[in-house]
Amino acid sequence: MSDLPALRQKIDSLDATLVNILNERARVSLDIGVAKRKDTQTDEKEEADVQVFRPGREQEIYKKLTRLNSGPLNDDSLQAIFREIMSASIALQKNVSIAYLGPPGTFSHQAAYKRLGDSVAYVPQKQIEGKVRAETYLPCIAIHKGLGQTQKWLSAHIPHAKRIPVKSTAEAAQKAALETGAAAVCSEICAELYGLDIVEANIEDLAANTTRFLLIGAASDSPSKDDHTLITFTVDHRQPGALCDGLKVFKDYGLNLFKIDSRPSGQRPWHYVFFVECSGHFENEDIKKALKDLEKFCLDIVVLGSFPNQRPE
Ligand SMILES: C=C(O[C@@H]1C=C(C(=O)O)C=C[C@H]1O)C(=O)O
Repeated sequence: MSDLPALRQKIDSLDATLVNILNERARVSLDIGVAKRKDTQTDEKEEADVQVFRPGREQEIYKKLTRLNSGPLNDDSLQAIFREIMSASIALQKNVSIAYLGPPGTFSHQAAYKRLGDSVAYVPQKQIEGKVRAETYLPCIAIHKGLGQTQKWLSAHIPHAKRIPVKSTAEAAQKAALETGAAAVCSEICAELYGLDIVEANIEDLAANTTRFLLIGAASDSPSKDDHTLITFTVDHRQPGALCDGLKVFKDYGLNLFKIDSRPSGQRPWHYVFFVECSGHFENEDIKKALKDLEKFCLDIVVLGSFPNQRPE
């Protein structure tokens, strides 16, 4: 007779221990939820401002897990398990819902799910204003990014395919599933979700292509050792060198710039808002001082928020 029954008994007893420990952890997490409310809530701030999801803390936990892990579980498996433990813990602290560009299966849905796990609610939105534009072709359907990033393959293999405008790769998959002879440029998850066969995989022009998604909430996480901050500002365009003067402030305070972008301000034609992503947290002294200096050159400044740096080293 094999050892199977005895081994199963061992697993059952370990599971019972795990359930107890997980609930002990959950109780501490509930206390943390109470502490966060105490720290956040003032007269002006309300329940909506209580930020339970703390990416900086989670990053610390993932790092600690990797240090503690001596196997046989691999780091990815352990992280996936803890993703769900922390997801459950967030849901205990507060009802969290994440809005994403629908339909289900879009990359923004996948990105949010990867960060926040199964225990929070995901709410598809028909449109994310100003952020999504699309153009696609039949029998190939895809969002413009999907098409733009697979142009070489599409031109080489289906140059005559008509392209039909849609807002997301998930919508492309949804439509392709309803249309005989149609195909979509989409993720494997969408193929599964909408019952499509994968005709060709890895058709992107650049394998290293990545898209960054931002999780936007009412409050920022507290400072970690390695944060980035997003700031928008407008300068007086009639003043030669105003942008240059503004950007020099970041240099003066040793704040590295990772991205600078401009968008029409919407106030008047040819007037732009600059978006800057710099190192540091807005609660840090150097950023506070930099912002004070920046005021000299700007018509207005908005700090959008700070977040722990997630870029791979
Ligand atoms: C428990 C906390 O809240 C959330 C849940 C976490 C967890 O379960 O470990 C970690 C960070 C937060 O996203 C916390 O802030 O410590």
